[in-house]
Amino acid sequence: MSTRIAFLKGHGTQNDFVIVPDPDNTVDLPATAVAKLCDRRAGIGGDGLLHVVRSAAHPEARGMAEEAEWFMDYRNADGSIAEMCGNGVRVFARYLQRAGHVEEGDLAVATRGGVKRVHIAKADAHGEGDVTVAMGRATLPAEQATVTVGERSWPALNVNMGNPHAVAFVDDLEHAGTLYSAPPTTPATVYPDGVNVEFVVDRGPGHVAMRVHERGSGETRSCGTGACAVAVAAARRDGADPAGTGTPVTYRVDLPGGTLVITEQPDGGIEMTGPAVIVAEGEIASEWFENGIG
Ligand SMILES: N[C@@H](CCC[C@H](N)C(=O)O)C(=O)O
Repeated sequence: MSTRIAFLKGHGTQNDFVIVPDPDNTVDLPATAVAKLCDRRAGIGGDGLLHVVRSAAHPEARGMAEEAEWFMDYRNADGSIAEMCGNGVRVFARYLQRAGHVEEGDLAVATRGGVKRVHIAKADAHGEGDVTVAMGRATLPAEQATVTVGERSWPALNVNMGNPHAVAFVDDLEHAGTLYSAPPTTPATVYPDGVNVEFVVDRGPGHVAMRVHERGSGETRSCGTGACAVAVAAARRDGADPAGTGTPVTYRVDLPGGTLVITEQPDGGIEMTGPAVIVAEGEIASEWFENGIG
């Protein structure tokens, strides 16, 4: 018998996702299936996949079920698993709202990086509203790396937002090159599980622009955790210390796909605000899905 698998397509600042609603965790999604769905020519296409599962139904999220009903089982485009996806959480929340599982306002989402508090703003006259996520605190591991593109190298700040980031301040975003492949970071021991690499330029006070090469997805048009890492790196470089002054520090981060606003609170908590859009929904043909790569 042919079963159909429901999917949606969404994006947050053009970081795009295939969304697979699966409350009871019955859809088998090995890495090969995820890569097939995220393929932009032979599949639906996306930088990643959001598997929407009730926390109680997923072995990795059962412990969070009392705090957060829904678990974002996030996968990169190559099928690999990542701890956290900032744009993904906003799109995940938008999906839950659109599907009637939650209302505008506050909710909690379970992720591999812990429970995230999310606020869905009231929609404006055009039916649009931003989503804000309390992303937690950044950690800055002591070991630093160097990022290289062609003849150029930069020291990179090691920032962990649940997932690893190497943030390099450059003179020109063009210096990042094509980003068709991951820019090498050395020594290799700093990021044993791979890394997301951000290239950053200044645009003005409290305002930066970036490009990113994401682990498991390649160059994307936005990365929420990357924007948070960049804001933290810029604040440290600029000597802005919310903990010391008791004043929140905000950076506007421009990405190829849009703008995110990142605020670091005096307690170290980082808040990310940006759009989240559902663009399509449909059904996956089960013959295609089940018949291997093709
Ligand atoms: N695009 C995401 C980050 C997704 C995970 C990343 N590729 C990794 O492997 O850590 C975001 O918006 O944060």
